[in-house]
Amino acid sequence: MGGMKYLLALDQGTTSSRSIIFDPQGKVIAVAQKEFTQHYPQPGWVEHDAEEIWETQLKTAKEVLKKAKLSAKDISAIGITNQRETTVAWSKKTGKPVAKAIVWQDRRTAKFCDKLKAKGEAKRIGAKTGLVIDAYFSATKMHWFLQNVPEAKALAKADELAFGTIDSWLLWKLTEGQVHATDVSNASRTMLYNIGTGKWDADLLKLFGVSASALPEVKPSSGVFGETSLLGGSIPIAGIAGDQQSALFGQVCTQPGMVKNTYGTGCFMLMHTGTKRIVSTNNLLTTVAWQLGDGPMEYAVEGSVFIAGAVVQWLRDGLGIIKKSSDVEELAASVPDTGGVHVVPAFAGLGAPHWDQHARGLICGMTRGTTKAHIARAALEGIAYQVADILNAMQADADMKLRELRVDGGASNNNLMMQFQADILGVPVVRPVVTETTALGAAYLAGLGVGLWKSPKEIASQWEAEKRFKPAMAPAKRKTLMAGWAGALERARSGE
Ligand SMILES: Nc1ncnc2c1ncn2[C@@H]1O[C@H](COP(=O)(O)OP(=O)(O)O)[C@@H](O)[C@H]1O
Ligand SMILES: O=P(O)(O)OC[C@H](O)CO
Repeated sequence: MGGMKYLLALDQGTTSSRSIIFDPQGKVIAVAQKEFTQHYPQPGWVEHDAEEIWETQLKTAKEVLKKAKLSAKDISAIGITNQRETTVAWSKKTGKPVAKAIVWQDRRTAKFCDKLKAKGEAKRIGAKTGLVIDAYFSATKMHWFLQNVPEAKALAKADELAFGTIDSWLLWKLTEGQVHATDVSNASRTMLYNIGTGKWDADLLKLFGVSASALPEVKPSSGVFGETSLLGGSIPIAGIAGDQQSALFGQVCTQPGMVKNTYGTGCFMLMHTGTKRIVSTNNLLTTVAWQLGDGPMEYAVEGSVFIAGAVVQWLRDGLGIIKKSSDVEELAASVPDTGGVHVVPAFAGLGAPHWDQHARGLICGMTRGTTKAHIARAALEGIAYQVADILNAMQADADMKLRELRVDGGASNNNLMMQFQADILGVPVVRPVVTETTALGAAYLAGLGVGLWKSPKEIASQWEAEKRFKPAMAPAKRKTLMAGWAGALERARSGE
C-alpha cells in the first residue's frame, strides 16, 4: 500500500481494547480487538489491571498493523480514545501502578459523595466542573487511593505519584515515561478541572487532597502529545479524547445543536453546544467536547444511562429467553406491542436526568396473557424511554427542538428499537454507514493534529447515512405511552 498514509486509532473501552486503522477517507481498513479481565473484589466495586489494559492495547496495535499489511512509516498519526473517568495511580519512578485502576462504574466512594452533598458542595462543584457529585467521576477515586493505599500516600509525599485517566496511562506507556499529559475532554471528567478557566482548580485539589504535581498536563484534544517508537518506527500521537466526545466528533456533530446517542452497555447522549457552556437546569452534565489545536474550548451537554444494551444481556444470561443479543429483535417483533408491560432497567440505580443511586429495576403491568415476547419488547422500549427522558431534558436546557438524532453502538443495529426510538421522540433517528464512530473520532483528531486536514469542515462530507428512521406515531399515542412510562419509573424510584 505504497504512498498513502493511514491513521491508527487506539480505542480503550470498558470491556475490550481495540485498534483500528482508517484511510484518509475515514474508511475502516482493519480492526483488532482483545477483551480483558473485569475484577469485582466486593459488591459495587469494579477494577481493571492497568498493566493488562496496556498489554492488550499494545497487542491489538501490533496486530492491526499486521492485518492491514502496514508498518509504522505508513501511519501519519495515532489517536487515543478511552473509557472515561477510570483512574490509574502509578509511580513516576518505576512506572508501576500502585493498585488496580478504579473503574467509572465503581461505587465504593458513594458514601463520601453523600457526605460532600450533605456539606452543601454540589453548587460549587457544579459551577466549576459542570458535573453532579457522584462516585462516577475520578476525584473521589483519587481521594480513595490517597486514603487507602499506603504506597500512593508515600509516593504523593515524595512527589513521585502520577494520577491519570486511561488516556494518560496509555500515553505514558507509549512514550516510555516521557509524557504525562491528558486532553481537555478527559480532564473535564475528573471533577478537579475547572471547565471555565481551563485549569486544574486549586479549591477542588484541596477538597480532594490531590496535589497538582501528581496530575497530567492538560492539552488540546488535537495536536502532538508525543511520539512512540514501540510499533517499529516513530509515530506521533496527535489526538486524544474521551470515548463519548470522540464519538460525537466521529459523527461529525461539530455544529451547535447536533446530537449523537451511543447504544452500548449504557447509553451516552451528547449535544454539541459550540463555545457556549450551557448550565443544565434539568440534571444533565456540562462537559468539554474538545479543543482543536489553539482554537477555543468547545462544550457539550451530556446525559448518561447506566443500563441500556446490558438489559438485553440480562434477557440472555439472567432470564435465558434469548440465545444471543441480536435474537431480541425477532422475539420482540413477534408481538404488536408490549400489552401494557413496562421494564425499567434500573439495575444500577438511575443516571441522568434522575440520578437516583438507590432505584432498582422492575417489570410491571403484567397480566395472565403476558409472554416473554412482551417482556423482550418492553425491555427494548425501556431503553428508548430512558433516552427520551434525556433528550427531553436536553431540548428544555437548550430551548430547541432537535432535527435528527445520530446513533451508533452495538444496540443501534436493532431496527425495531430504532423505529420505536424515532416514534417516541418524534424526531428522525439516523444511523451512519461507519458505526465505528468512537475510533473514527480519535483518528480525525489525530489527522487534524498533524495537518492531514485543516479543519473539521473538510471531514464533514465523509459522514454518510446508512438508514433513516422516520417518526410514524401519532402525538396522542406518544403522550399516552410516555405517561405510562413515567408511572412505571415512579414505582422504580427509591424516593431519595
Ligand atoms: N441487535 C441488538 N439489539 C439490542 N441490543 C443489542 C443488539 N446487539 C447487541 N446489543 C447490545 O449492545 C451491547 C454491545 O454494544 P457495544 O457498542 O459493543 O457496547 P460496549 O462498547 O459498551 O461494550 C450489549 O449490551 C448487547 O447486549
Ligand atoms: O467504554 P464504554 O464505551 O462503555 O464507555 C464508557 C464511558 O466513557 C464512561 O463514561
